[in-house]
Amino acid sequence: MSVLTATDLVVKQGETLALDGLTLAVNQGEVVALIGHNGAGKSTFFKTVMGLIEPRGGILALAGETPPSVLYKQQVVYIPEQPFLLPELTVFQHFQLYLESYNQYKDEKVNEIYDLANRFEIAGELDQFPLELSKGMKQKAQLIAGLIIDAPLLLIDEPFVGLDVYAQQELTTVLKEKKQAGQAIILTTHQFDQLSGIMDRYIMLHQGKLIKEGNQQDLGELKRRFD
Ligand SMILES: Nc1ncnc2c1ncn2[C@@H]1O[C@H](COP(=O)(O)OP(=O)(O)OP(=O)(O)O)[C@@H](O)[C@H]1O
Repeated sequence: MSVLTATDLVVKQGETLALDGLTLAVNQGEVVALIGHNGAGKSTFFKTVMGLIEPRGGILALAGETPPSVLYKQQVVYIPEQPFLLPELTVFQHFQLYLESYNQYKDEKVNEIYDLANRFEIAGELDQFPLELSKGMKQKAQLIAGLIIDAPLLLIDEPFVGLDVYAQQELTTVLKEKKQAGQAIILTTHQFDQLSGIMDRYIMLHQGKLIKEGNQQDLGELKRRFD
């Protein structure tokens, strides 16, 4: 079943046609890697799906909702590459804030926070403020803030960059669990090794257009092109 459908999306960034008639659909439980060179339109696509940029044309639908409704925004969670943390909130308070903004703050979620914090080895930092954290710890905090949200679609920008090898492996395992639970995941990455076994499909963008799609078997070719 399709979670996200984008039909003929046209998006301008300044004078640039950043998405040029992009059509794609992502199914429940599907993991899609969005790839392409710098400036291809990946971030623009994420921002448009998040409802942060209004398309000039085309149609977006997410789990039956269309933007800009509040219900639409609750169908998608975004984990940016650069952590966006508020200096006045502790790590734990960030998780609370995320959950509250999706109306999902309840007791079992607190257990999930502790579980993920243990798995990503930041359980000891839950009461610390962003300024007290290393770069990797900030990234883990941002990751967990997104991973604790139950939404039909998860968008992640370069999830593996900056994480230690252990955390990269743990993230692959968590994404596998999310996929099995039916969440659709779109991620940008150049670290294709980490996607082995979980990626269903890749979509290659160039100048805002979809120019190529492929599956797990094409990973070898992709690695040669990007490594
Ligand atoms: N705020 C902006 N103002 C004007 N043009 C922009 C803006 N943001 C992006 N663009 C342009 O839109 C196009 C798509 O950019 P986008 O950031 O979506 O690419 P990307 O694939 O995410 O690139 P990268 O891999 O470098 O992050 C590029 O030509 C870029 O120069």
